[in-house]
Amino acid sequence: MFTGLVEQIGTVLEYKDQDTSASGGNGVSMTIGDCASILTDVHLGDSICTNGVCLTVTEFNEEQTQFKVGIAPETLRRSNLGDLKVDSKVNLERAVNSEVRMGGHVVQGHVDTVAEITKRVPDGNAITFTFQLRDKEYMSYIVEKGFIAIDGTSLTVTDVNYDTSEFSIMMVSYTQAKVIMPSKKEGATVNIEVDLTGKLIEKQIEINLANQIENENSALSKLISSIVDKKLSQLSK
Ligand SMILES: Cc1cc2nc3c(=O)[nH]c(=O)nc-3n(C[C@H](O)[C@H](O)[C@H](O)CO)c2cc1C
Ligand SMILES: Nc1c(NC[C@H](O)[C@H](O)[C@H](O)CO)[nH]c(=O)[nH]c1=O
Repeated sequence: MFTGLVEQIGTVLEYKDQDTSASGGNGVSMTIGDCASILTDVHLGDSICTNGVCLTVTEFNEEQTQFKVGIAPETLRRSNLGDLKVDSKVNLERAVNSEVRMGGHVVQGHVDTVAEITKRVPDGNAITFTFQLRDKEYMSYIVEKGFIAIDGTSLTVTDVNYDTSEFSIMMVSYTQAKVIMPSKKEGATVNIEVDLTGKLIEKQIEINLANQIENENSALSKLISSIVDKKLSQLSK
């Protein structure tokens, strides 16, 4: 679990499409450097949120300045990690420990989909970014003033347009200096994780409604019966 407060911007040192070493797992792997500050207490198997994607450390060097991760096919389908190249910058955050303040929101590191930057407009010392989702169905979990993780950065949604599947955020100057988004232009893509709360509520309502319809003594079944009875008695008059 993460907070969406990016700790460090790292640099991709190596990107291999087929890494046959033990730490590469015979698949895609990536080595990230410029991140000694977050590797002081690193262990193999640790989770590091990289541009919003929870990844597992499979190797790190003795000096603890760089780490390697494997990238699974599902991750490549869901996120834009496949577009990274040597020298690409990435947002990094270690998993939370018991001493972390929850300054952002609960970020799982499970990217849902990608979005394209459709507008980037300066607003005083802030920048307003507007995005369009690739998979429109995730719009139902995006609400004004709600949380969203974009490339792993916890941000507040400032505007939503359900007709065009677009939403906006405002980035203050402090954040601009700490994350990679200001370096991205219109047309570039970002990784999106919608807030888990909306998904959980939707699923609970779905399960509850299905259970109530199955049970003829439930409040919902009784309500439907009483409406149908009323209509039938009106029609029979
Ligand atoms: C604890 C944890 C560790 C993960 N480690 C990896 C990993 O090393 N490589 C990977 O491709 N996906 C990994 N994933 C899945 C990855 O975050 C997910 O496929 C993307 O976020 C897309 O939803 C991990 C997920 C969790 C929860
Ligand atoms: N919620 C917003 C933030 N939050 C802070 C950033 O998440 C943080 O500065 C960054 O992750 C670096 O640690 N910042 C904004 O600019 N706008 C928001 O709505």
